[in-house]
Amino acid sequence: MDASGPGFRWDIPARYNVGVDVCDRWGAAEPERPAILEVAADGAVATTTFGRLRTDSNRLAGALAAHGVAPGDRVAVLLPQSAAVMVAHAAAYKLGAVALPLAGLFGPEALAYRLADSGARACITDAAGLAKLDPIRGRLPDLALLVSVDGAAGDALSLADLLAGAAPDFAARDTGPDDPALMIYTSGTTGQAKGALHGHRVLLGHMPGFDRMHAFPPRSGDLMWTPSDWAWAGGLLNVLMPSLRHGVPVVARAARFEADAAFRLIERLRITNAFLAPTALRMLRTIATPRERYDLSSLRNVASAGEALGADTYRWVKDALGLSVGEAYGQTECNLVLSAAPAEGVGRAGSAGVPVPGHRVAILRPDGSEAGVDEPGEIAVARPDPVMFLRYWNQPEATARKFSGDWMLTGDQARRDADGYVHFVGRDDDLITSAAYRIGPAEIEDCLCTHPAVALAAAIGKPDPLRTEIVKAFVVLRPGHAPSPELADAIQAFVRTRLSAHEYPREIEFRDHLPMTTTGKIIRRALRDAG
Ligand SMILES: CC(=O)SCCNC(=O)CCNC(=O)[C@H](O)C(C)(C)COP(=O)(O)OP(=O)(O)OC[C@H]1O[C@@H](n2cnc3c(N)ncnc32)[C@H](O)[C@@H]1OP(=O)(O)O
Repeated sequence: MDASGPGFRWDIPARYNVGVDVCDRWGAAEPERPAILEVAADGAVATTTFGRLRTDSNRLAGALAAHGVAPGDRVAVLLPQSAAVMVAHAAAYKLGAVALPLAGLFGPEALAYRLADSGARACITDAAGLAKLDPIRGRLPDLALLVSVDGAAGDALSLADLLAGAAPDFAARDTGPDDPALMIYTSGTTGQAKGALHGHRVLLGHMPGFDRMHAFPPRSGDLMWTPSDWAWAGGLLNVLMPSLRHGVPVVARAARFEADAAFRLIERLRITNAFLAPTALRMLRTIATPRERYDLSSLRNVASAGEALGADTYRWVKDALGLSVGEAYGQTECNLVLSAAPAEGVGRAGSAGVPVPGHRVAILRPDGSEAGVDEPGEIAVARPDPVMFLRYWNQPEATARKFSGDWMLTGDQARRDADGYVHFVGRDDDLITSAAYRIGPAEIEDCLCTHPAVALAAAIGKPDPLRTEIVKAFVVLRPGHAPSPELADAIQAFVRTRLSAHEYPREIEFRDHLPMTTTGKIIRRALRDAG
């Protein structure tokens, strides 16, 4: 499927800095233009303008440089949705450093692994982040600089003080489109999460898919929102940065997702465009006739990605909200390569869409040939592609395994119908998809096995009507420990607080032993089948 289409041509400049592109064009042309609308817990809204994003990111870039952060260094960003996230990212990009977004749901173990593996030199965070970093600092010898949005604490410097003491101008590094800019950790079927390293061009590679799924070009009064953490590719690259590049403001809200609050937010702020993962849309469905209860007339488009939406929810959005979902597909390594285009009437219930112009996507058989109509195969994307990652951080073999010739293999199984629409079939490996999060079982199993009562553990995805799958763990206890609901709760809490609130096993089954291969590997497939 070559969707480059007649007349499509990528326009990737020879020199390009994504931080300058996102903040400075509008920051110079229309400094008072609203960029980020931050909604506090009490509902108050604080607006950050493009002019402020531009000067604050300049100030922070200068301050980071003065504290020894150099081009190529990794700068972690551990913050809830807020203007500071974009300031931190843009500062890193302008400096020629690599921004490393970290999700707020991560516990100390997940953070320790990612910060150590990346050798992050600085972390911009808040008081909650500092509390998680405190017990793991000893394992992070490279982490020399902490900056907190909540003021100085311990050896962490105050972001406000740094900004106040730095110049509003900064000569951004003259980067090329392939120079590293951003690294997002993503889980695989084996081992720990891998850092997918992207060049500055990654944002330009997103633009065609973004425009299609959100029914852009923008209109006057557009306002964008997603509940997805901006630390994920979905929040950062499907929403935040492309919206700002278009000069469209984005709502920042850190509160937990809940249907009534979500509808009230749309009504109050007159949100026009939302990116809602399929699980979020299924949670909204708990309110059957929302247009009778809320004024949702501002909402002109809903986009969705990260897991299969399903025909039922697609139809519910059509009936209940009067909109066709702009469904899309991509991976952190190569995002937004398939999408629907609601504005053009391109979309089909239960399909992730068609290839986005500029990306060559195929459904491949195991022998590498292209599958026929309705024949399942693996989704693959041809390189070069501006949206494609550069490599996995420090993992040349894993990078090599991700490709077969010029095809980047996704591991996702799908079929293409006679009209070219791609329908997701699933995965044939152990990767878990839960609430649009891609979850590797190994990280969970490693964490489970550090619990004093656990001898052996296996994690699988169990089909779930709301979250696509939930994490289920099978646990063999050490001698002296007996299965009980209390122990199951304690083990769940252990993973939730240490590893991550989105990766903990929502179900635990105690077993006397687990199915193993002769070489001692757990056969997760057998556990999945037994479910
Ligand atoms: C290529 C791509 O990247 S595309 C898409 C990428 N993926 C995403 O963007 C992920 C999208 N998913 C989500 O944003 C969420 O899962 C939602 C909105 C669908 C549903 O949210 P929730 O059900 O509240 O929680 P979520 O699954 O994120 O988090 C797990 C736990 O963290 C906790 N939690 C979540 N948000 C918060 C918060 N803001 N504050 C405190 N705790 C929180 C919850 O307690 C939840 O645990 P529980 O259900 O046992 O109580």
